[in-house]
Amino acid sequence: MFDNQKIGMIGCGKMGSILLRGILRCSLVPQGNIRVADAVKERIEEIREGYPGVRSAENRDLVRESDILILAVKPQNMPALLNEISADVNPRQLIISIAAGISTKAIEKHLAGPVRVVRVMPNTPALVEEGATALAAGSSATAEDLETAVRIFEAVGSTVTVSENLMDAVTGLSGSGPGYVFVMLEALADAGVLLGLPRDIALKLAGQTFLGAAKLCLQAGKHPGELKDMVTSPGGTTIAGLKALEEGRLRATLIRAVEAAALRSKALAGDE
Ligand SMILES: NC(=O)C1=CN([C@@H]2O[C@H](COP(=O)(O)OP(=O)(O)OC[C@H]3O[C@@H](n4cnc5c(N)ncnc54)[C@H](OP(=O)(O)O)[C@@H]3O)[C@@H](O)[C@H]2O)C=CC1
Ligand SMILES: O=C(O)[C@@H]1CCC=N1
Repeated sequence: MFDNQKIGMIGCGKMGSILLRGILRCSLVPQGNIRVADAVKERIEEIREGYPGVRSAENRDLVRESDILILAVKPQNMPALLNEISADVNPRQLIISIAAGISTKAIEKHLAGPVRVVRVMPNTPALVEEGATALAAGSSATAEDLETAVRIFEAVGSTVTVSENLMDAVTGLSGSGPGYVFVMLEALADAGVLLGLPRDIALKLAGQTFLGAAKLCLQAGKHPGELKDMVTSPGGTTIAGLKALEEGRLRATLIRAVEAAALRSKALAGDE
């Protein structure tokens, strides 16, 4: 599907470089078929050192040379970038945007003429091939475009396709979610340290507990409440811990966190 396709990526920061690594690790295309551009020259140098076959180009040249164009700059930089490249895009290209909050409609509006856009929300565990990615097709994207984008993001984890009005919710949950999990992980490790565990052992136990519980939930196909009950002996230790979590309103706090991030995603659209 990808062999003769040229992929161009504008914005090779945290998320763009993770994605690039995944594309190359899976050999979706040879290095020579990839062009990268970034406002920060050091980022390009780092990529060229790691992947000598990957070529760099200026934004507009890169756009003209790409069959698949991945836009991975911050949402606040998207309007200026879209204006810069609008004369160079063409309807034969697939444009993939990973920018939080920026709708396919806004991208279509900035780029003159009909353009095939797929909006995507990945997350950073893509670095270890455990990403969670949601994709939504714009008005001119074909089923094959969506399939192409899914193939790219399957290289770095699992994918779901959603209708675009759900992308803010996705952004608040899985896009931003690793941030919440890292805070919880750090807090669990801190608790272990408070109780006398060495930091490295506390972090290993906390991390593996998250990993194992998440895997159990996804693979067992059981409701998390049922799995929670399996851990919780009457009059035992877990129910004492759970009572403290309820007193600290952990559930309400997590729900509020996802809601706040989704609202921020919506607000970024207003910044367009
Ligand atoms: N980080 C994450 O966990 C996730 C991020 N995203 C989305 O991915 C996108 C990128 O995020 P992230 O990787 O964290 O951001 P970064 O700031 O790490 O990377 C973006 C890079 O793009 C460069 N850039 C900005 N404007 C241009 C331009 N016009 N031409 C070329 N390069 C440009 C930036 O340079 P400079 O620093 O000078 O601006 C920077 O090097 C965002 O839209 C974000 O919403 C999506 C899911 C998860
Ligand atoms: O914090 C952000 O805006 C980006 C988008 C989703 C995750 N990180």
